[in-house]
Amino acid sequence: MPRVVALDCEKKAGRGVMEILNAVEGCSDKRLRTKCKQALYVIDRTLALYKFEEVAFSFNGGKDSTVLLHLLRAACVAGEAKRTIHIGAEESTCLELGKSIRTIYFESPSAFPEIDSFTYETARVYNLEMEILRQDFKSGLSALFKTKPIKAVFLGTRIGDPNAVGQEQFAPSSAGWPPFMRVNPILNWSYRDVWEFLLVCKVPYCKLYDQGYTSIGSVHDTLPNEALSVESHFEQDKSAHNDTASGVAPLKETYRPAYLLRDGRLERAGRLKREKNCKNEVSSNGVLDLHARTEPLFSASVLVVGDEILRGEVEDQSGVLLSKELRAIGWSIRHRAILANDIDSISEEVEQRSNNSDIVSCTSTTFQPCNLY
Ligand SMILES: Cc1cc2nc3c(=O)[nH]c(=O)nc-3n(C[C@H](O)[C@H](O)[C@H](O)COP(=O)(O)O)c2cc1C
Ligand SMILES: Nc1ncnc2c1ncn2[C@@H]1O[C@H](COP(=O)(O)OP(=O)(O)OP(=O)(O)O)[C@@H](O)[C@H]1O
Repeated sequence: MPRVVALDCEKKAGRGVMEILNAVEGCSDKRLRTKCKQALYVIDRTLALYKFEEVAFSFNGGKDSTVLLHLLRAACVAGEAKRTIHIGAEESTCLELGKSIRTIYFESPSAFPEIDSFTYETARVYNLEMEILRQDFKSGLSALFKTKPIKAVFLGTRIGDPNAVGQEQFAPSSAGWPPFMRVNPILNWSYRDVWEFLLVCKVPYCKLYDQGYTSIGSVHDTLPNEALSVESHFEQDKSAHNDTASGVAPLKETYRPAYLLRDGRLERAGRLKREKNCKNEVSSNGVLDLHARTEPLFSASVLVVGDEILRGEVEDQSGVLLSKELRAIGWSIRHRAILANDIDSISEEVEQRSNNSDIVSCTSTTFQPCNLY
């Protein structure tokens, strides 16, 4: 007879899974309901494809991985992904993922203390079995896979993330990385979907998001998002400051919460370009990657619009020339492409490339001059 594993700590502090499922089911946003359903389906498929001990969840306390944590919990309890595991000689039905799923956290000295404490507190509340890794991602995973039978890792990657380019919901790890399946259940979620979920479900999230941070990297490359800035005046102490007595109060910059960001395309506006601000050999979790190589300081994407180039009637000379010139002054060329003269696909390409390039150059055989983004 299966035994249900219940979580005392959830009753004490965390948001119950059924409450979350009911909140989503009862919300008026059909789009959110659909997104949740699709994500739960991906989780369900994964848990059907892999043994329970072969999956892991990469959790870093960020908003995307917080969404994923609750979806993973919900997937199990909803009964769509019930797995049988063995506890001693007894067979139990794992109704609470947090009880047994292996959770990976890459701890880093350059993480925000608020992120670090939120991650640990969440692990405590939901009873996550958390593996703490203190190396860069690649080395940490290689070491972990030597001792644990992990074959698939759930990530909170979304389509707007620079590292999501080319990924599907199931994406084998990149060449040069240890072999495993990256599973991205919320790949097609927008910034708005993420906040809708967190607010509708009333689940706790890291407090930095209430201070204007919209995407959180390390302390070295992340600032509050200027799009959420509100200038407010300091309380004046007229006796102490002569200039404030003249009526000019110093300005203090404060920020509205992340969920008020209207344009999701600005999500990463507070993330400074890593190449400019940090040494290249430091990976994004702030830990030294001994195998990293030095890269150019700036990067460009070179796009050329021209139906006649696509048809093979003329050659792309301007794109080739610009790439050569940029490389001559030490820039790297991230991407070069010839595009059809169609406004929607051009804007989509420019938006996508601007996520991971310092400039996107878009020239055309029919319009001048060169536009930089
Ligand atoms: C569990 C895990 C697996 C990853 N696998 C890959 C990979 O296969 N290929 C890759 O280029 N980067 C991989 N990364 C790195 C991520 O793509 C990305 O650089 C990282 O999540 C930081 O994202 P951020 O710049 O948005 O903070 C992985 C990261 C983690 C935590
Ligand atoms: N230090 C880390 N430890 C474990 N997993 C990580 C770490 N950094 C990134 N990840 C994984 O990569 C995913 C994508 O990271 P990303 O920074 O884009 O999202 P997030 O941290 O959840 O939210 P935000 O964009 O607001 O920072 C995370 O959701 C998580 O699954």
